[in-house]
Amino acid sequence: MSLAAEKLSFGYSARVVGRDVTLSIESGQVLALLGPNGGGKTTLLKTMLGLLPPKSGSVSLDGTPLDTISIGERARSIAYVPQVHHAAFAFTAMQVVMMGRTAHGGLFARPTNHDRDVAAAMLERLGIAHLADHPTNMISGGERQLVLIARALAQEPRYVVLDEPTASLDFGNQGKVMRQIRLLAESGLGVLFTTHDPNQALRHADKVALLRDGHVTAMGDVSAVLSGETLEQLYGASVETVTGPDAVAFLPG
Ligand SMILES: Nc1ncnc2c1ncn2[C@@H]1O[C@H](COP(=O)(O)OP(=O)(O)OP(=O)(O)O)[C@@H](O)[C@H]1O
Repeated sequence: MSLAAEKLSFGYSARVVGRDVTLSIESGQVLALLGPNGGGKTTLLKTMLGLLPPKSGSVSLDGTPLDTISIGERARSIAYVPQVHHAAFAFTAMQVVMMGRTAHGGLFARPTNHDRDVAAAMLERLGIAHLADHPTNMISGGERQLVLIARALAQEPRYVVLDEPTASLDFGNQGKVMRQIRLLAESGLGVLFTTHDPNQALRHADKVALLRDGHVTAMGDVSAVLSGETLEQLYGASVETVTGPDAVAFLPG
C-alpha cells in the first residue's frame, strides 16, 4: 500500500519546479524529505496531495491514479499538515480538530459523539487538551502547529503528509511530535515529513529522499543515504559528523 509519485514533473502554471521524481510513501513507514530552501519540497507535496496538477507523470493512491479518486475519498485517506498556518478566525482548538472529522460525515452533517470523542482523544494525545476551548488566534504558533497535527490525526487517515512539522516548536515539543510520527507509522500509517534537520530524519525516519533543484539526488534507508558527504553535496555547505558510541549526529560546519 502506498502513495506514490511516478516520473513526476511538477510546478506552477508558468514554471516547472521539479522533474522525473519517483518516490513512494509506504504504509507503516516514515519517509523524510530533505533539501535546501526552494528545492521544491512543498511543491512536490502539494502535487502528491492532488492540490496541484502534475506537469507530467502520475500520482497513485494504493495503485489507483489519484485523479480518478473522489475528493471525499482522498480526504479520508490522506491528511496534510501545511507549513505555515495563520489563524484568521477565532475557531477554538476543539473546533479546528473537529474539522478533521468532516471527511467522515457530510459537510453539513452534525458531528456525532464519536467525532467529539476522537477529537478530544487527539488533543489529549498531543498534550493540548487544556487548549480545547482557546481560540486558535490567541495561542502560540507552536501550540497552533500541535492543533493542526491533532486535526490531521482526527481525520483518521491512512497517509499523513507534514510540511516542516517541527519548524515552530520548542525542543520538548519537537521530540513529542517526532515520537507521534513514529507511533503513526507503527500503527500502520504511511508518513512523509519534510525537515531541515537531518538528525530528525536519521533518528525518526525509515527512508529518506534528498531533493535538490527539483531532482531526487538520493533515496533509500536513512543509514545508507545520510552521511556527511551526501549532506555536503545536498546543501553545498560543510557538515561536521559527530560520532558517539551509539549514535551519529550532523552539525552545520
Ligand atoms: N505559487 C508559486 N508560484 C510560482 N513559483 C512558486 C510558487 N510557490 C513557490 N514557488 C517557487 O517554487 C520553487 C520551489 O519552492 P518550494 O516552496 O516547493 O520549495 P521548498 O523546498 O519547500 O522550500 P523551503 O525549504 O524554503 O520551504 C521556489 O523557487 C519557489 O520560489
